[in-house]
Amino acid sequence: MAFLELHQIFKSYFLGNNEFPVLKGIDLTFEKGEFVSILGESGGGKSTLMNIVGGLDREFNGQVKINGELLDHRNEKQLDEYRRSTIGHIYQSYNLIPHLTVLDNVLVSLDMTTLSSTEKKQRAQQLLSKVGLKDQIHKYPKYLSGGQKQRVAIARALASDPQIIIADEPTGALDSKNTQEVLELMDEIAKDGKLVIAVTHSSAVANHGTRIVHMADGKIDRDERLKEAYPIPEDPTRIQTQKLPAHSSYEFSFKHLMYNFWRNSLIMIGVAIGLFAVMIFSGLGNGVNGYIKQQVNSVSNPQVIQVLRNTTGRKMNQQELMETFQNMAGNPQAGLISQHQIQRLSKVDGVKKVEKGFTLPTYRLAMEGTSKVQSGTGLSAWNANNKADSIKYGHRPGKGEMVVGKQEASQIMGAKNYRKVLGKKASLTFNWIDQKGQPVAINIPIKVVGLVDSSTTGGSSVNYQTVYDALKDQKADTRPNFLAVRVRNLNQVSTVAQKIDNLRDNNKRVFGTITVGSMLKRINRYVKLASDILAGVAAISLLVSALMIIVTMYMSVSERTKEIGILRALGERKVDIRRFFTSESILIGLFAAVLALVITLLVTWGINSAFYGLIKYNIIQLTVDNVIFAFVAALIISFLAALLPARRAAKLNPIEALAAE
Ligand SMILES: Nc1ncnc2c1ncn2[C@@H]1O[C@H](COP(=O)(O)OP(=O)(O)OP(=O)(O)O)[C@@H](O)[C@H]1O
Repeated sequence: MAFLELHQIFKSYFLGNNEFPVLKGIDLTFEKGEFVSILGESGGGKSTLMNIVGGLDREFNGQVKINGELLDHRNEKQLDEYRRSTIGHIYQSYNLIPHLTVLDNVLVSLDMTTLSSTEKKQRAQQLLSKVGLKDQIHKYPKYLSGGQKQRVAIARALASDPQIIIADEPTGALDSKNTQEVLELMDEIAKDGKLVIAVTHSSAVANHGTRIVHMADGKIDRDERLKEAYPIPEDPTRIQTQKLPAHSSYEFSFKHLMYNFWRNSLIMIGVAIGLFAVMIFSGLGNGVNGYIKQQVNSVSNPQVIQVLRNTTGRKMNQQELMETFQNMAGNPQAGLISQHQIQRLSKVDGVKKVEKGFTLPTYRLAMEGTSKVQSGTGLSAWNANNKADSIKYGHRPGKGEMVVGKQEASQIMGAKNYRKVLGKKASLTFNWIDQKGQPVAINIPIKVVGLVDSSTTGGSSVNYQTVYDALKDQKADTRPNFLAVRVRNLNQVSTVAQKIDNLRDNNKRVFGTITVGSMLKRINRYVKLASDILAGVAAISLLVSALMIIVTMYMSVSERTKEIGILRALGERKVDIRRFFTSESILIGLFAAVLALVITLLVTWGINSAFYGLIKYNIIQLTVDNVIFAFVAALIISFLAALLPARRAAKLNPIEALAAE
């Protein structure tokens, strides 16, 4: 039984329906220790035969047997395994992988063995020393001469200790000195007990071997033994091969990524910009929401519900209520609240205290000692909802006192002297109604005791009791038109507000409520809308990034077609090839995400420090969720973007891929 047997090998190529037979029944047997040269006219089918022997071609008729065992050439997995463990290839054009060093080129084959990583490295170094390249192991192939490249290729072909070495015109591109050296190396391989099959046109090569097989018209027409096959030495322990481990794929992709660092870094920057936009906009959205909440909470008490008369009887939305509140300045009587209604309200579960209040209509403030008269709207009684910290200068209004907004103070005293309004006396006048609904002018002597930062509050406030007493003295209706309801527990606020909203008289709702929460909800809806739109813009840029990755990966597949062929010939599976591309893309996504995070942190720091002085708040608030989202998005996008190109790479026919320029 011969080591390698070919029985009745037939192979045709088809162009449309036309059949072109190339191999017309080849029968050959080979033994270990032989150095066989295949000669024949150009186009005679030598390479076609070698592709069959080398496990690259699955479309033929006939049998290939190794050690008497039939090779199932329809079974892709078995062929992958056969190429990995049994075949080593040497090509005319060397076919080294350009982005790997000499050492790594040899290690690519060793990656599919069960040796430890130190053993792999040792073996690669040993083989490279044997072919005389000890000092070149860290060079890239482009810096080697033709002869040196071919010697690296020989070292790689021997790396996983295959029993058959197929050499297709191994000296075709070499000068006579290098040809001689390569032939001697091949001779040694045969002496080591391997089967060397060399396709050649050169009689020098052919005469160097132990046997010449000549092909003509798709058949063997001469089989000449020049000398005895070399004796097979005691078989040393064979190296075991295995499928390429996943981590080797990742390392390989990483090396390719680094080799093309500048090109890849441009893509990374592109993707990073998209991710940066996503993160910074989300952070800004959080910050603006937080800032508004802080601002609203600093002037309004979140545990207080503002209650107004529901003038429509039906459920009023927040917008309508705010409008009612603002209209109250023109017609305060419309919203007067009776004692009976207040009592009903006090009985609502969770209500701790009901404080009466007034929102005054248009008023006039005549400053004592000057002819200055200030008109305004929206003056209300100081109540539980007002926070003491909103007063920037002075104190909250006691009896006969009021606080004014900074803006109003500037109008009265001039922008530079607004603080001088403190301590000034004035006469406050406005129109109200009496018990019979007739208009009555109210006049209250008042002293300004505080200044409120009006950019963050409704503005001026007056002491409740003072207004009440004045209304009573001047025989006006003393019913309040506004209530501040303090709730027992902060977390009950919205339930209590709902209950108040639901109080009815003759099936008509009596009250409308405004809470800090509901106000914030409304504002935050707009902020969210704005930040969603920005995030949408960012998502578009991410989409562009994904397209960029797809295009680059497709280009990469075209550029690396030959490399894919080389790797398949070494025994790598389709899944390994696919993994190279997806993992490279994922690495790009991951690096882009890290880069985006660094940029985002820097920009966040810059913007926050720039604005902190102004608003005393970090306006960009990046959360861990935002960062996780960006990373997950980067990984998913880069993985999806690589899927199609990776699939295409994996599907390439290894023979055609090897033939690519
Ligand atoms: N994929 C293919 N499709 C169609 N025809 C092909 C294909 N590959 C090879 N052929 C044809 O098959 C024949 C044998 O080609 P092959 O490359 O095996 O010859 P060869 O003996 O190795 O030639 P050379 O010595 O010039 O390398 C040629 O006529 C070639 O044109």
